[in-house]
Amino acid sequence: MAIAWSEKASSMEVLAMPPPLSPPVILTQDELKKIAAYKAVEFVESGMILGLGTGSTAKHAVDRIGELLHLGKLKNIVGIPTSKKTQEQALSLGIPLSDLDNHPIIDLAIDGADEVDPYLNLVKGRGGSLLRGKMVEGACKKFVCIVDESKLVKHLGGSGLAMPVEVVPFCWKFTANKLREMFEDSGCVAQLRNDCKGEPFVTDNGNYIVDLYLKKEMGDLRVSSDAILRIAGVVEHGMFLDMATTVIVAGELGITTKNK
Ligand SMILES: O=C(CO)[C@H](O)[C@H](O)COP(=O)(O)O
Repeated sequence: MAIAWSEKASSMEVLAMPPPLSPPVILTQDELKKIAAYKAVEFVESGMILGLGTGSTAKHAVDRIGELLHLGKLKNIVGIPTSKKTQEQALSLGIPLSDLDNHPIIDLAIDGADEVDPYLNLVKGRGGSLLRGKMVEGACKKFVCIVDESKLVKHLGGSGLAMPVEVVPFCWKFTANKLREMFEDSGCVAQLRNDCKGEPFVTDNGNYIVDLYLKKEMGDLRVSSDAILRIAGVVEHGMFLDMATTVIVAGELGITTKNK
């Protein structure tokens, strides 16, 4: 049920409670993603340097930014894309683009997530993009994460789905084994991600992804994060700890905003 994970809210607000409709309108997951995305774009102001996220939720935000630019309601935006796919989308919409080398400080990033815990920690990267997102969102003054309510979990890994780790292709089995051994007590399975042809999935950075499946909580997230990053062969992992400044959740009951 909607928005039940508020126990750690420092500030929380139900922003848009749709009026009761008869008969009730059931929104699809994609419609909820779009609602969250449009709400986030309300934070965008002319002249901002913007981190542009990746995935089906962030895509709606990028579309909306493009639309507002064309309508003249936003001006002088510079986008910093978090993937090649988003770069292509933004270019097709005429959004001016740059990169972190030229804009090391970003005003605002808008991006989706695969999981959100009550402390606003995230899992990202199930769509295959995590390293660039972590670099861009790490350089932001404000990071607004946009999700539908299915992404809310009590603890990271709680959905039972993958915890992605980007690794160098060189001896990836060695790295995957180290990862599996590290989380052996949590019943960890470490699996190389394949593409639709059954070949190893290759990230925008030329790396592979090892997906970790955990049967139990991984314990202290900071400790786990540091330990993963110490394994030679690991490039980055999909835990975004303490990075989101706001999470916008669209659910059956409306939109909820949670701030750090
Ligand atoms: O991390 C990501 C890309 O790798 C996405 O933000 C995450 O997978 C959420 O995707 P979606 O909005 O399609 O549910």
